[in-house]
Amino acid sequence: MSGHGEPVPMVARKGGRLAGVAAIPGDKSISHRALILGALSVGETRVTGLLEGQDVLDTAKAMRAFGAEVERTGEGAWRVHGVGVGGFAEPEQVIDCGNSGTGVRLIMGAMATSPIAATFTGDASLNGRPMARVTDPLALFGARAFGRAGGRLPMTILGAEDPVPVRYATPMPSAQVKSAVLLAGLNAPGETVVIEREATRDHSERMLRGFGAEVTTEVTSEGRVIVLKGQPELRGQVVDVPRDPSSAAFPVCAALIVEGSEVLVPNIGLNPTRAGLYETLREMGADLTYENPREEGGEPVADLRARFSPNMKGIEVPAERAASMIDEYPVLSVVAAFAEGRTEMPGVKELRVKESDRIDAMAVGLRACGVEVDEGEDWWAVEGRGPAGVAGGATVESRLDHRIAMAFLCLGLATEAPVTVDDAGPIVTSFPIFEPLMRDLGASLTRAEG
Ligand SMILES: O=C(O)C1=C[C@@H](OP(=O)(O)O)[C@@H](O)[C@H](O)C1
Ligand SMILES: C=C(OP(=O)(O)O)C(=O)O
Repeated sequence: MSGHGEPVPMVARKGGRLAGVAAIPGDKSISHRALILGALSVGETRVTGLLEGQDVLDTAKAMRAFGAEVERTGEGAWRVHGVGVGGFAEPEQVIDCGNSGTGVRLIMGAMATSPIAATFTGDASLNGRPMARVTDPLALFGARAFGRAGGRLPMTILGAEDPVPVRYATPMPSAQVKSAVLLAGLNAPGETVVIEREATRDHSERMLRGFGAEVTTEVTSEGRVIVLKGQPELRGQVVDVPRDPSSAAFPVCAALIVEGSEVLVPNIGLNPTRAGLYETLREMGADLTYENPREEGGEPVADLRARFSPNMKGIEVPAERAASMIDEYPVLSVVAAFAEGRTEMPGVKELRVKESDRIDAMAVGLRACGVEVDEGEDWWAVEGRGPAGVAGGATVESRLDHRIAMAFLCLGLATEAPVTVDDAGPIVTSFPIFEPLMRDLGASLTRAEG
């Protein structure tokens, strides 16, 4: 959906401190999975706290197209009546996943072992992203993919008539690839095995277990070996979606760089496969505390309190931490610009195939704002300006990428001159209330003339 409308230029400027409590919407990764597993279950799934961002709304629409009943019953409250494993109907229309890599890749997995065809498309960003990473393993189940050159959308998947189980080692750290294989494995007989060298977010494994599938994870010398027993009967569940740590990153990071700020962000999931940013910020010397740490729905949760931190230092972010903070590098690079010394970010090749090439998008925009950035194919580094501060004063491109838009809007709250983002429209994909939430904290965000 994003990118289909008129651009929404937005200006961020230095104002007063940021202060208050930020109620973050539901986790995007968990929201997609709740709808998809609800659709693959027998009976009713009730979801509360669902992220009502465009990415997730596109997945809800897709689940209807495959035959599930999906209904909104209140704010963040949804009801899914599933068709059961193997029960997907053939969609009558093209499935438009908008801007969402997670949506399209997980849904391709979920339908690839049913004897149906489906054609997928997306916006200009999604149609430029690589799909062979999922269609290669799905071919092992017996599914066939017909897309554009380079394995791009639009693409038709012909599901396997007679699926076989698969053993697959993911060639890149990707929860989307892992999840596509596990979802395909649901309708294959026998055991489907995914091996990942580095741990990626484990929401699919956790939720599959919650819906009644047998899924085991063992750490071996090969890495994490995840085994799913095929053809389970999944049963509808009650899912309370935790708040999204990737969205929380924006008010937290803004508070660290805007003078005098103190922001409380309650109830944030700190699943270790997602919390790498917060560990990194603390290592940089951020005044960031975890209050009231507890367990909720089997996940570690805490309230985050972030205060203005003028004495942060650049660090080398361990490459093995990359998967646990992969979506947070854009906003980390903004914080790094205000720290003293260089922040090195190795092992992040995956950033080049997100909604945009995030290393390039951030490097170009940061340089325009007076920050030095070095980059290689799978690493980048930001020279922090420390007490010298960051000039700003540029118009930067968001490139159909919500995280780039939000990262630069946070930057502009602390630069000497305002920062303009050419199109803040994509923010609706993951954080539809970003603008009012940041304004309530005191941020000066204004819509500019196009
Ligand atoms: O599985 C998921 O929900 C996601 C996995 C990550 O992508 P990759 O699996 O491509 O790394 C992440 O960037 C994306 O925002 C959400
Ligand atoms: C990479 C992201 O999402 P997706 O891959 O689902 O488009 C993101 O939200 O930062």
